[in-house]
Amino acid sequence: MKIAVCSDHAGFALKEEIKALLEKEGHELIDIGPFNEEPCDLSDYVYPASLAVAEGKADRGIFVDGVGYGSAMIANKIYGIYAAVCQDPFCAKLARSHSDTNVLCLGGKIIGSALALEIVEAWMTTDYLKDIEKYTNRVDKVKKIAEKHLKKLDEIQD
Ligand SMILES: O=P(O)(O)OC[C@H]1O[C@@H](O)[C@H](O)[C@@H]1O
Repeated sequence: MKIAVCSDHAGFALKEEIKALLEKEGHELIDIGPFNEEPCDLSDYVYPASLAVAEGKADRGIFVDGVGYGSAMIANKIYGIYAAVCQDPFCAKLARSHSDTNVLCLGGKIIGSALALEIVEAWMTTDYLKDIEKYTNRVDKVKKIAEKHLKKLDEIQD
């Protein structure tokens, strides 16, 4: 798969470890940055990384900040992005199988890298249960909210 990755300074070290895992597994990475641990603002990276996923340049995204919520908060403002913060592999599996998320957000300050890599593995290898109606109904309801409240990418001028 093509995976867009990004972080801020607080997630940089974990992003590098996740990149190594994904590359070893043969995934193609689009690293939006940053490329060092200088203090920075998360939105400068999560926004373009989210666009890469929303525009189909990447199949999915994995975004890392200090605790994860910051990335999810920004990413979920973009039409077509369904981002979840996961702190354990069980949550990561459900974020895929029940909710068809296309962005995984992690907190480099709150989980160790071994656990983070397990979470990434679980999220990357779990399929959406697209034949189970209760899940598709729930996901469709979320999509309807996005249709109503978020601007589609081709409606945005600037
Ligand atoms: O290092 P500073 O800038 O204080 O905090 C950065 C982190 O704190 C939280 O808001 C976010 O998780 C962000 O990554």
